[in-house]
Amino acid sequence: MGSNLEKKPHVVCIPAPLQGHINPMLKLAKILHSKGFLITFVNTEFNHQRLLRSQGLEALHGLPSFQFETIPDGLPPPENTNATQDIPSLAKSIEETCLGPFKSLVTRVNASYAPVTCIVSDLLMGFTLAAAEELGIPEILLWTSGTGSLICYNQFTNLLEKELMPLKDPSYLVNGYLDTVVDCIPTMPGIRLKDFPPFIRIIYPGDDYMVRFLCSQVERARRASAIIFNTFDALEHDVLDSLASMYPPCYGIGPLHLLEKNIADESLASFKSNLWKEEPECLKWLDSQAPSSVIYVNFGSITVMTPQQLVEFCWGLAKSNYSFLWIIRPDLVIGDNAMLPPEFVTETSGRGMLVGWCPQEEVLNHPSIGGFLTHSGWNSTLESISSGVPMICWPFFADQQTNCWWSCNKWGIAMEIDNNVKSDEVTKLVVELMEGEKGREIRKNVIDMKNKAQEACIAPSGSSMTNLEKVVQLMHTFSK
Ligand SMILES: O=c1ccn([C@@H]2O[C@H](COP(=O)(O)OP(=O)(O)O[C@H]3O[C@H](CO)[C@@H](O)[C@H](O)[C@H]3O)[C@@H](O)[C@H]2O)c(=O)[nH]1
Repeated sequence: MGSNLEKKPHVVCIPAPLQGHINPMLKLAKILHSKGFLITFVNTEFNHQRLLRSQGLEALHGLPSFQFETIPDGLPPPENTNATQDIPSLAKSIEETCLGPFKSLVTRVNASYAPVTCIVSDLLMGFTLAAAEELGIPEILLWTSGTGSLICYNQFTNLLEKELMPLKDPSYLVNGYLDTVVDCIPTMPGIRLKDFPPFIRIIYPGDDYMVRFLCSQVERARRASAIIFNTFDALEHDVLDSLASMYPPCYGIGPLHLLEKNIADESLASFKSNLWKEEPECLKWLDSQAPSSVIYVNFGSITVMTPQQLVEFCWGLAKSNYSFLWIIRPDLVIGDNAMLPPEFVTETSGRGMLVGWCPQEEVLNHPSIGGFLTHSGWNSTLESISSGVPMICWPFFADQQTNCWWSCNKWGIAMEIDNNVKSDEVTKLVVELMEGEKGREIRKNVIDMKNKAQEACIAPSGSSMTNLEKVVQLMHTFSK
């Protein structure tokens, strides 16, 4: 390597090996690169291969100042190589097998590329803290969700100690018990048990692996030098303040996809992170639609549904009479490939566009999009806010219930669909969102929020820009 590069501080970035985690970490890595850091970006071998298939060689060939590396995830090769891996198995395997390969990798790039001055790791990859401590390298964590969900994970032990969980038997899932308001959660008065990440709805002993995994991750996070959040102060400053008393310094430097747009250097533009091949023709179809007339439906990279739920969504959309763009991932429906009712396809032909994966940021920014039916993944929530698009939420798992609660109850930018989805309710909410009084109110709120997100990312004084500078300064102190 040229001596100029060797003098630069060198950051190793490692996301959790999931779409919704790789996206924000890659954006953060590009932003740090634009601030003068050398980057080593670490994917799992499995995702590296998927990226090569979906994006081509260009996406990962790297630059002298930005290189891609891999470690194994420890799992046997799956049957379906184009689908999200089973989350509990992945979490367990990472926890049990990745420390050794990660330490060897950092040691190798430290010697062969440039001295590593900082590790930036996903908070869910807590094993990296042990590597950082052993190698004497400071570590900063990235939390890829909203601050509220971190508070909720942090309160899991409290819920168990108060004996609000585990559930006494499966009937507690449906007998109204989950509507119990939990009044001891900082900054979240009124939150109900059903708004917590559902991992905590333990019924049988032995169901608690994810709870133990998450409790240990949030506990270990205290050992980091700082925590970066993909959020902005105007959205979540109260929770960020409350986290500051429990954790190392917390910085909201989002939305990262807006900050990424400030990067002038085009050389990183070909580095992409979509694990599925995008179908950009849907943008052309959107061009042919009237402004704010289309419902966009996308449940992210992990949500799955039953064939019956698929049918309820189909008829709900059909009966609304609105045009829709629906992204149906090949692995969205449990069991065989998604089978759409042929009558639904006939009934909606000309006003329904179905594709397998899309360039979501561009879709949400398209003027024809009038609303977003989402699973409330954090990236989707932030991308929708940044485009001023109001939402209907059908949360599936993890932080999504909490994100949905914030969107509907605190920010007033969304409406929730019952988990036991019925087509009539889908129709009612779509019509309300597109033309009703409540729809107008949440559209106004989300546009206000969009303006605040943009202000946060304006240089030099937007809150996220200021926080980014603080993180960059902190990282520079590591290399002295
Ligand atoms: O057709 C698609 C679908 C998705 N995306 C992108 O993929 C990401 C999806 O992320 P997210 O909306 O957060 O959903 P998940 O893929 O489900 O993300 C996981 O990771 C998130 C961040 O921690 C969590 O909030 C979610 O609950 C968790 O499921 C976003 O950036 C989207 O723009 C596309 O580009 N095209």
